[in-house]
Amino acid sequence: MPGTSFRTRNLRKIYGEGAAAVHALRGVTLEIPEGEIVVLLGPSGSGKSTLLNILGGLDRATDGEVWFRDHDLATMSDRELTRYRRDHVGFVFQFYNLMPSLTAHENVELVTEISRNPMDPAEALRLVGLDKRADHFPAQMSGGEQQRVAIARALAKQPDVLFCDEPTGALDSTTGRAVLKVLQEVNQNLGTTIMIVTHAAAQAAMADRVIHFADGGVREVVENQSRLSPDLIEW
Ligand SMILES: Nc1ncnc2c1ncn2[C@@H]1O[C@H](COP(=O)(O)OP(=O)(O)OP(=O)(O)O)[C@@H](O)[C@H]1O
Repeated sequence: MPGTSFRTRNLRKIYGEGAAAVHALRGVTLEIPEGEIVVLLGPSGSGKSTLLNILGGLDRATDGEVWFRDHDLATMSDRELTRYRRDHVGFVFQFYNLMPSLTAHENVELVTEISRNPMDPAEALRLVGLDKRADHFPAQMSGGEQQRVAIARALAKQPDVLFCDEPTGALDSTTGRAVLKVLQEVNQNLGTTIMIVTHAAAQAAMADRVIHFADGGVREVVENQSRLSPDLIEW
């Protein structure tokens, strides 16, 4: 039996105060097993990114419990939260945020220099199929290739969990499929737990677990009996 990666109980997040307060999470209770691909779907503003940011230690909840394995994220000091982020999680965002003046290899290396147990940057680029592009600069690469460099950068510190917030949001569907394929291979070959926020509902077919969000809460969790290869997904 796989262990539990994340557990939340009655998680709440309120941005701002008084009349201007925004209730982004209204009591989220969830369990995410280790090693799964989890897709989060839901309307704009329903709280998906807020949840991802709290699980990833980028933000704190207002109230409720949030655990990564046996680490209580809610009571961690800022220093401990920084260490948690550094040692356990990787992020991939819609826009790749690569350093334009550095090559693909150097962009990945930047992270490995500050990691506890890094992968060789060349190996990380090989995993995303870009070993031949290591010396190219971001401007010399397509959007999909740049996103794969961003995935290599996130992977290079060997995270237990990869958080992907709209990883295909800026890509056409063919290129997006190649990016999702890389994520699926990472999950299969390295056992990394992967959480993907997306607006493309069809992408749910590649997941083990699909979390439907609405109005700051979980409306439904669906466990897929089988996962589809991203090659077969249309959006
Ligand atoms: N830093 C912030 N300050 C104030 N309000 C915020 C902040 N971040 C998010 N919100 C609000 O919290 C709610 C949830 O936002 P969140 O970004 O989590 O939703 P989402 O489901 O990820 O949306 P999208 O699909 O558009 O990215 C929204 O009403 C949003 O406006």
